[in-house]
Amino acid sequence: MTAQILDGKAISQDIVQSVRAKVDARTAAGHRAPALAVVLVGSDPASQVYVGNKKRQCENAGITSLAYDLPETTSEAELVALVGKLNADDAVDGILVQLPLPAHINAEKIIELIDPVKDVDGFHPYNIGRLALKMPLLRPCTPRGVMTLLERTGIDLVGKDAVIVGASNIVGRPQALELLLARATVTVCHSKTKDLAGKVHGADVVVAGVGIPNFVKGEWIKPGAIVIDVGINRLPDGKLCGDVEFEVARQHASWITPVPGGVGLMTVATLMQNTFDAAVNRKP
Ligand SMILES: Nc1nc2c(c(=O)[nH]1)N[C@@H](CN(C=O)c1ccc(C(=O)N[C@@H](CCC(=O)O)C(=O)O)cc1)CN2
Repeated sequence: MTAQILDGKAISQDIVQSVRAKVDARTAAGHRAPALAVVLVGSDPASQVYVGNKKRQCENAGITSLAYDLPETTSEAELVALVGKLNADDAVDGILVQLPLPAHINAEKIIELIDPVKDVDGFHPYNIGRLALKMPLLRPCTPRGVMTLLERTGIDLVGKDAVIVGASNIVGRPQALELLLARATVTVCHSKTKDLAGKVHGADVVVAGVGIPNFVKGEWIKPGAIVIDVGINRLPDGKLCGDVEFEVARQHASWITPVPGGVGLMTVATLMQNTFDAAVNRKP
């Protein structure tokens, strides 16, 4: 079996186009365009690429992006003040603080200060809590984007065994909540998990998000499984690779995401959906 490719590029373009249509209809009805504040502290090269992609997709979606490019030396107090200002600004619908932040800034503290109705990353404890309670408001972008990809396979997730490799706050934990909401049976694996290979081999759906190149071996994949690779690892030669051994895994899986061109692009497209949703929630 050779897997079908879950094409994040094509699917993310569809999503951004559908957001664009909704934005156009909303502006035709007299609303202003949704506005997203994009906060980047420092000059981490990967973050600069991701933020650049977010600003570009805002343009495609008809969303106004407001750039706050701050120096590495920005103090925590200065960032706290900026978030407070953006919370209070009625012309801002969504606030995105790109992670990671420099080490001298407490990221959890900053996330908790964002008004939950403007938290388009869905990272605030209020939004994670709502997701856990089956009443989501703004859902974390990567896990929501993964659910969109899974929907595109047409495979019903109810009762499926899903294994998530990695338990981060951005990916693994909210992904478990999303899959649970879809009524899959969810196992979250982490650094202390025993028999990882066996657990992955039992899975109908595998979501890998550990940030280690080729960590999930292709031979572990059960024939016919769906494989979603959230990892984006930059190799010494500058090329990107995922957390899954792609070439071997694709011989076993029914569907698989590539890296690049998979989940990363969906994260950005989903941010557009969340920003539109935040604007509508704030001003129906
Ligand atoms: N505030 C946030 N910070 C971070 C998030 C997040 O959701 N919110 N997630 C990750 C990074 N991320 C989003 O910002 C992200 C990752 C990947 C891409 C992307 O466009 N990937 C492309 C390849 C891009 C490249 O050439 O490097 C792809 O996979 O094809 C966009 C956003 C951590 N921080």
